[in-house]
Amino acid sequence: MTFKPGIVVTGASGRMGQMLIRTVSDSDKAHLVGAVERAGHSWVGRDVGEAMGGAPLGVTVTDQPLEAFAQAQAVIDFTTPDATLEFAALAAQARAVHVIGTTGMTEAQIARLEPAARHAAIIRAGNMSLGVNLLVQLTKRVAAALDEDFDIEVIEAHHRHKVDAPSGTALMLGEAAAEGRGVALSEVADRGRDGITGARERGHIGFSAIRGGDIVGEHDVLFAADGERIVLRHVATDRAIFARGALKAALWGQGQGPGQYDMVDVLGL
Ligand SMILES: NC(=O)C1=CN([C@@H]2O[C@H](COP(=O)(O)OP(=O)(O)OC[C@H]3O[C@@H](n4cnc5c(N)ncnc54)[C@H](O)[C@@H]3O)[C@@H](O)[C@H]2O)C=CC1
Ligand SMILES: O=C(O)C1=N[C@H](C(=O)O)C[C@H](O)C1
Repeated sequence: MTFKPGIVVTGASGRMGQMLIRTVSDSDKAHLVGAVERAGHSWVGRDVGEAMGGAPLGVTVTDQPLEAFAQAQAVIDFTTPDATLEFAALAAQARAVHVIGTTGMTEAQIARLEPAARHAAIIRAGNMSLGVNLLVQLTKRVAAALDEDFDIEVIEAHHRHKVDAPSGTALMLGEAAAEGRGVALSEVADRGRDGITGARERGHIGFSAIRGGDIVGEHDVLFAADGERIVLRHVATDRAIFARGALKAALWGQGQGPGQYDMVDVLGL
């Protein structure tokens, strides 16, 4: 019989949490062993399937992450930066693979994952979909092929509830463009233009964010020169693409030693 890793989903009631619960419980390659929510949340103590408005799944939502992680081979975590830092330490203690989809982490917060990654595999990406990770590779190639006559702008659109900007995906695309050009993104990023900004600086990479309605996630990388434009675009219409990628990462992580990985490693791109 093939071994099926046990998976805990954190942020179980969230937009991604619910999608992940469905994806893991429908999978024949893994099984759901835990669902974590923050203390005081109305779902704590309830069966997660029933809380989602469906049939019981035999998993009670808990606010005790370490107890849940101790039963699991992987934790899939799409929550907040503070919660993710707490979960990284606990997943490392439980020697469980930690798949992190949470965005909006600062450089200082990302650096704080390092001690946990000495004990368990951490797989982190601002976007877990195959399409976006392919777009990242294409962006790097196009940026490397074009000179600074082409202005690079990353434009993203998301639903009205999103709390961080630029999106994690936009930052991945910006990093890829900067890498293709052989520059550090921190040196050339233009984030949040407003007022008399002055003319666009040659070689800079701009970011713009749109927020509204129920947009799942749309990303354009624009290369604009005099007389022509190239646009690389990804449009997400269903959060299932992120959940499928996260589950793939949790399964792939079973064969890995401690360390930090991303979806390029998982997908072999
Ligand atoms: N990497 C990727 O492919 C994707 C990443 N995301 C990111 O995932 C994150 C979550 O997105 P959504 O699901 O839309 O947000 P959401 O707000 O719907 O869900 C977050 C959930 O985390 C829970 N939570 C917060 N603190 C917690 C704690 N200490 N313990 C347990 N649960 C806690 C909240 O109660 C909530 O249910 C965001 O950072 C978003 O940008 C979203 C989609 C795809
Ligand atoms: O918050 C979201 O919804 C999404 N967040 C990720 C991001 O910040 O790029 C991925 C996806 O675009 C949806």
